[in-house]
This record gives sequence, structure tokens and C-alpha cells, in this order.
Amino acid sequence: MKNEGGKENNRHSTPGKKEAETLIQTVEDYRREKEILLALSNELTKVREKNDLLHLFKKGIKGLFYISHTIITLIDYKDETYTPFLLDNEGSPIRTHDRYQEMVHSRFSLNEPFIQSVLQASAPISFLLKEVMDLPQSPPFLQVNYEKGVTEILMTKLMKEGKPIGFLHIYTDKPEGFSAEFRSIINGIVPQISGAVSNILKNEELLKEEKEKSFLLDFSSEIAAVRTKDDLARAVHGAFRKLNPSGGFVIRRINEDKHTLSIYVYDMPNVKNRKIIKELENTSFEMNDGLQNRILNSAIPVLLNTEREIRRGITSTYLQYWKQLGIENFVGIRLRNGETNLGILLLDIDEINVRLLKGICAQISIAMANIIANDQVSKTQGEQAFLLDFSKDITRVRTREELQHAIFTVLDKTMHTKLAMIRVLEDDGIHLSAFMYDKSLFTKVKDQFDNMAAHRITVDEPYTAQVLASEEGIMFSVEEEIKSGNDYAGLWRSTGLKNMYALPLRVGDKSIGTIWILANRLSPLLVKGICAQISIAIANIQANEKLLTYKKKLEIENDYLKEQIKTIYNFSEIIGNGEAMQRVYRLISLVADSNTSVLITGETGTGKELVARAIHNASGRKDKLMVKVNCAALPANLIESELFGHERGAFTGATDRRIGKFELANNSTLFLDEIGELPPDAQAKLLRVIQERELERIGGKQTIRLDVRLIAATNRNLDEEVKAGRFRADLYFRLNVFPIHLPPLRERQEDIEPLANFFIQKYTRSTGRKIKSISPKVIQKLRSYTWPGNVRELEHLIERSILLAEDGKIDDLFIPESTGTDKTNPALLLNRSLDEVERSYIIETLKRCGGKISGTGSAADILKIPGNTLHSKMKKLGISKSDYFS
Ligand SMILES: Nc1ncnc2c1ncn2[C@@H]1O[C@H](COP(=O)(O)OP(=O)(O)OP(=O)(O)O)[C@@H](O)[C@H]1O
Repeated sequence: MKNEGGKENNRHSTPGKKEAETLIQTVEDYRREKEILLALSNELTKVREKNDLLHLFKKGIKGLFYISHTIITLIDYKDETYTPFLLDNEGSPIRTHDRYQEMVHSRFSLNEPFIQSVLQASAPISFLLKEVMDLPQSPPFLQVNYEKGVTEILMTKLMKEGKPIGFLHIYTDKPEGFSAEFRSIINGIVPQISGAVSNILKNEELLKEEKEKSFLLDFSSEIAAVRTKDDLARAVHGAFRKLNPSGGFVIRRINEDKHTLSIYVYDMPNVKNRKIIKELENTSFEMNDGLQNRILNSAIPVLLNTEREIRRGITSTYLQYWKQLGIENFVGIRLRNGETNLGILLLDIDEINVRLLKGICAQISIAMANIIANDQVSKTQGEQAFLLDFSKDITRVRTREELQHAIFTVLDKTMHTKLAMIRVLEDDGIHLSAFMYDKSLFTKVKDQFDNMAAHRITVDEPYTAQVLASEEGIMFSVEEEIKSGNDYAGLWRSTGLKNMYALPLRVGDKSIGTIWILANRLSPLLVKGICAQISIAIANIQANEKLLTYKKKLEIENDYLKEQIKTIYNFSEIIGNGEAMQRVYRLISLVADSNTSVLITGETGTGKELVARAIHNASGRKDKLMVKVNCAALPANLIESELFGHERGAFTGATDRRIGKFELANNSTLFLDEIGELPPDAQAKLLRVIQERELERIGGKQTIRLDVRLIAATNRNLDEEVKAGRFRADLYFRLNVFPIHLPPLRERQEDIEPLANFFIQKYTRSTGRKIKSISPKVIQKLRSYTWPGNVRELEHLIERSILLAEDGKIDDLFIPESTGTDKTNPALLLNRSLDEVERSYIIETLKRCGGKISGTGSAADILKIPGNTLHSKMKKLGISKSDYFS
């Protein structure tokens, strides 16, 4: 240190004349000094512009004092540094120094001895560079100046309101250094320089404020024109480009769930990786991630450092991406409308201008709130208009197909998703079965989905129970359900959609089912509206389907009723009192009242159906119709559907649901006529139904429990059918619990006359003819006939005879020509074996040829076989002469 403003030392140095001269000189100096000071201070008070200050200062002392260059530095108390503020761009020799730029942008510590001594000095203080530059912690600019030939520095602090605000640095490269006069002038001028610096600072601040104001004004007029999200993005982009041409911004909006934030608008000019952008665009970030919530809770912008936040344990993926993208620092500011947080603005900048940012964010917030409100209004209007259309569509829906079309269309067109499942409650109020779904949603997990859909669930199934108990439905996050072990969530995840929206379907207070829709996001208003409409449509369709089923059932019952009326007189009486029929009556009364299955056997026309009806009419089920199925009368491919019913679409041609005869005979009797003709598949299914007492319609999932009494009849010998493998033994045993055999008419001749009389009465009544009796001759004829068609044949014969009778008397019957034991009558071919028929035919031919076996006009000739063959056949069939010569 040389000295502190030691002006007095130069004055009063020599006595006498010299003293007088010196005094004059001193006065002169003083005057000059005053002049300089006055001139300088006059100039300096005018200074407003940064560049003017040093220029005027230098100009003021030019020619009077020599200096090499000056600098003004400003103190920053926040980080306890001082930094260059005004530089001498023309005179400074260090401008060519390598470290010049570094010096210009450095912040030098206030806490070191060199600058502390300046701060403590009450007047300008000078230093020889070589003495101070190597002292510990000395600022590097001393060294840099020294290296450029500067020898000495004069420093003084600049004050404002009693507090140092910066320093004036004056450098010289001359050995004589700074004169006392110079020091004195500097000391005198410091207040003016301080004032000028303050003025410059104030002016700069004012200019900055002006600039900000005009910036905000521009921005606000741009924002005022913003109507859409895109407009907002453009306006914000333009504004930030002006402030920081290379930086980007992101505005995140708080989602409707109030727990997450997603990108609203953004501009990331430095991010070239589309994948990262897509990822950032499509992700909802947890609000309470330790960072977003901090920004939302802070009234002022928050300056953040990516690395530091990661170290603090913030795990949100966007930080990792930012790190990857090299974003070191960023600023987060909340966007808020009144007391409501709307979202956050994130800016890729290092410095914060709090006032400006707050101004910008206030404008963005207003625009954003307006856009959101506008969007909400037009969304609500759109949704309402849409719901109106949907409700119009749905009122026209009558069938399940039409409903499916309406639902699939609405989900596809407006929600861009598909129906996962509608389950409806069954009549028992406990089970829910699949009603409608879109398989194409689950193509990746087809089998698993089919299994799930085929599976009936109950109202107690936990997820269904939750949904049914909820007012507005439940949104399941697929990922969270996966984590919590929800078995269905795997299926959900296969669709790539993020949420499962499950809602109860209700009509009034009554739950009718559940609807499950997978989507990334859905409007709650829309879903609720749609579900209400769907609920009503389903209820209508169900009622419609029920009505159709009842109608069908009634129609079928009606058919049976008609049939029953037609035959009512038939089963009111069974004619025949012979021993064989007495036995049958006993059996009927024994079995009628039980639920035992009965198998009635006997040749065709022996009255098997009559007996079946008699059993039914004598049973507790008589108030309901006995249902009859003729197993021989139906094509094999329809028999199962006739017996067990089918659901619509169960097979080609099944255009409607059909109630099977089994279901129709519930609580009554099912008469299976000609059971021996039942195809094997149907036998197997029949057996299952008899065993389990329940069935499922073909193509149906619902199990129907049944209480049906079975009576089967056949004219076949089922024992033999079983042996030949044509009839299932297990089914035979099930049916043959109580066998009743009806003997052929030829074996109960005693019944022929009463039967004949019964039929005469019956047909005289219906034809109006008056036949009183049958002659004994005719009765005799009837008895001697073999009646291959049994009672039915007798009935038909009498009917025909009555039509042909004259004089109220049946004198003759139109029995086929060869009666009695003649078995060549084609009618008699029935119920006979091939050997028997062959034997009768050979005997008949031999008779016609007078017993001639071979040769011209012989039996072999007529039969067109060699004589030898006929011989051996006769031998095999046991034909002897007595057979054809009697
Ligand atoms: N004992 C009887 N008394 C009065 N009518 C009878 C008697 N037996 C049979 N019939 C009449 O004969 C006709 C044939 O009887 P039914 O249809 O019951 O015979 P079925 O053995 O079932 O014949 P199929 O094996 O050909 O079906 C019917 O009109 C029936 O009313």
C-alpha cells in the first residue's frame, strides 16, 4: 500500500520565497483541482447511459493526469462477490490477454484481504501490483494486469446511502504512479461517480421494467387472441423464443383424476428423439412425485437442477429423460386461476426473472383456464348432442343384434374403444352370464377370454360385487390391478388400454347387470349417459325375449291342446276285457301314480299311445298336457333340437330360440313314441338328461332343471336292438323300469267284437249313418283274420265298411281277399322275417304250379332261379309236399 489520499504532504513543503511560490502553486493547484472537480461533477451528474460514465471520466482528466485504464465493479451481496460492470473498452491493455473474457465474466470474492482493505479504507487507496498480486486469495485480475505492463492500481469504494455498492479501479503503467492531486480529485469525485453508477443502475432497472412491461403487453395482446390449445402453444412459443431463443418449455395440466399431470402444450426444440417425446406426451405423471407438488405449492418460480432432484430420490421418469437430454437446470412455475391450480410450466433456463415469469404465467393461466372451460362447454354440448342421437338410435332397438350394432358403433366412433363385456343378471338374481362383448378386443388371448366369457359368475364375485354396490361405477387401473393380483387384469392388459371402466346397469333401483369398457380415458358424463340408455334397452330386449318365449310356449301348448281335443275320446276308454287287457289295466293302475318311467311295447296299432295317455291321465300330472314326440317322424338332424331345444344361432337355420319338448313337458309327462328309432347321438343325450334331470339347450349355457315323467313306446324288440348294438343298453335299462306289453289283436280274439262295436258307434256318430249291428257271419270273418295292423287296422276297416254299408247293416267287410291263415297278403309281410316271407312265397308259387319244382312252367321257372337252388332253399326252409299239396 502506498498511501491514502496524502495531498497535504505535497503542500507546505518549502519555507520563504519558495514557500510563497509553493503556496501560489498550491492555490493554483487547488483552483485547478476545483475546476476539474466542478467540470467532472457537472458532467457526471448528466450520466444516464452506462457507456458514458467512463468515457466522460477519462475525457475529464485527459491531459491533466495520466492513467492507463479504469473499471467499475459492482458488489453482489447475495453471493458476496463483485463483478465487472463498466469496462474501458478503448484503453485497457489487458483486452489482448488470454484471460480477458474470464476476467470480464468472473465474480471475485469480497472475503479476501486485498478487497477488504479497500472496503475498510476511508479514501482511495493504491497498490503496487507486484506487491499484492501474489498475496493469498488476491483476485486474479491483478496478475493479469501486471502481465500486461500495469504497475499500480488505485481503488476506491463507491457508496450509496452509506453502503458500498462497488469499486472504481484505476490502473497505471507509469512508474511515478498516482499523484496526490489525482488522489485528491478522485476522492472528491467518488460521490459523483457513485451517484452516476446508481443512476445508471436505476436507469437500467427502469429500462428493464419498461422492456418487461412492453413484452408483457405484447404477450397479453397475443394471449387475448388465443382460443384454442394450438393458439396458446403458438403464443407461448413466440414469447419464450424472445426471452431464450434456444430453450424449450412444457406446460403440464392437472388431469381430471386430480392426481396426475399430463403434457398440455410444449415446445422442445432441442429434443430430436421422437420416442422420448411420444413417451412424455403419453404419460400421466403422479402429482405428488416430490417435484410437481413442490412447484404447485410454491408461490414463486422454483429453480431446479435435474441431477440434484434425481439425487433427492425423485423417481418420475421425466427427470431421467431430461438428464438424458442434457437439461441441467430448469424452472418450474405453477399455473393457477384464482385459488385453483391448473398445472405447471417448466422452462429450460438457468436464471429466473421472477417478476417477468409471474407476469407470463398469470397470462398463460388465464388463457388456459378459458380454453379448458371452453373445451369443457363444447365437450359437454357435444356429449349431450351425442347422447341425444344415441338415445334416438337406441329407442329403435328391438333385438340383441340391433343393440349390439348400436353399442359397438357408439363405442367405436366416439370413445375409440370396444365393448369388453356386458353381463346380465339371470332370473335367479344370483348368476350373471355374458350378454354381449366384442371378441376382437381380445384376439391375443382368445382362449382365455372365451373361457372367462363362458363362465357364469355370481353377484358375490368380488369385482362384480364392488361394481354393483357402486353408484357411479369404478375405474380400475390395469397396471394397479395387475400388481394387486386381479386375475382378469392379464386379459385387460393384452388390449394395451390403460383403464377398465366398470359400471352397474340399472333400471330404476333394480340392477340388471354390469358393463365393462376398456379405454385409456373416458368422459364420466358420457359413459354414465350411455349406460343408462343401454340398461333400458337391455331390459326391453329381455322383456321382449321373455314375451316371445312365452308366446312360443303358448303356441306349442295350443297345438297340443288341439291334438288332445282331437283324440280326447280316444283315451277316455280302452276297449277290451279279455285276460290280456285285464293284465294291462292292472299294470296301468299300479304304475300311474308314481313317477316311474314306463316302456310300452307291442306291435303297431295295438294301442300303445292310448295306454300312455291312460297312465298320464291317471297320474298326478294329469292337469298338464302330456307331450308326445314321435322319434321316427323326425329327421335325425332335428331330433335333438326337437327334444332339447336350441338357442338362436346355435346352428345354421336356428334363427330363433326354440323350447324343446322336454322343457315343455316340465311337471308333466313326455311320451317318446317309436323310441327304437332314436339315433345314437340323441340316445346319449337323452340318457344324460334322464340321469341328471337337467338339460342345456343346444348352443345354450344355461342349465335348466326338469321334472318330467317319461313314457316310451316301441314296436321293436329292444332286447334285440341292444344286442345288435343299435340301442344303448344303459338307456334301455333306464326306460325299461316298468314294462307293459300290449299283445297283438290276433292273440286276444275276445276283444274283437267289443272293439268292432265300439268303432261302429264312433263312426256312425261322426258320419251320421245308422248302422245297428254286424252280422254273426262278419264277426266270424273278423275273428279269423290275423290283423297285422291290429286295432288300428280294425278301426280303419270298420270306418270304410260303414261308408260302404247299406240298409243300416254291415253284411260284409272289405277285408283283403286272402284272409284267415293266408299269409301272402302283403299286409302280412309286416312283422315277419325274411325266411318266413320267402317260405310263404315259395309255397304259394309251388301251389300255383301244381307242385312242379323245375322245368318249363315250374316254380323255379317263375321264380327265375335254377331248379337246384330252389331245392336247396326248400330244404333249408323246411318246405315239404304237405305244405303245397294241402
Ligand atoms: N283297446 C283299444 N280300445 C279302443 N281303441 C283302441 C284300442 N287300442 C287301439 N285303439 C285305437 O287304435 C288306434 C291305434 O292305437 P295307438 O296309436 O295307440 O297304437 P300304437 O300301438 O301306439 O301304434 P303305433 O305303434 O303304430 O304308434 C288308435 O286310434 C286307438 O284309439
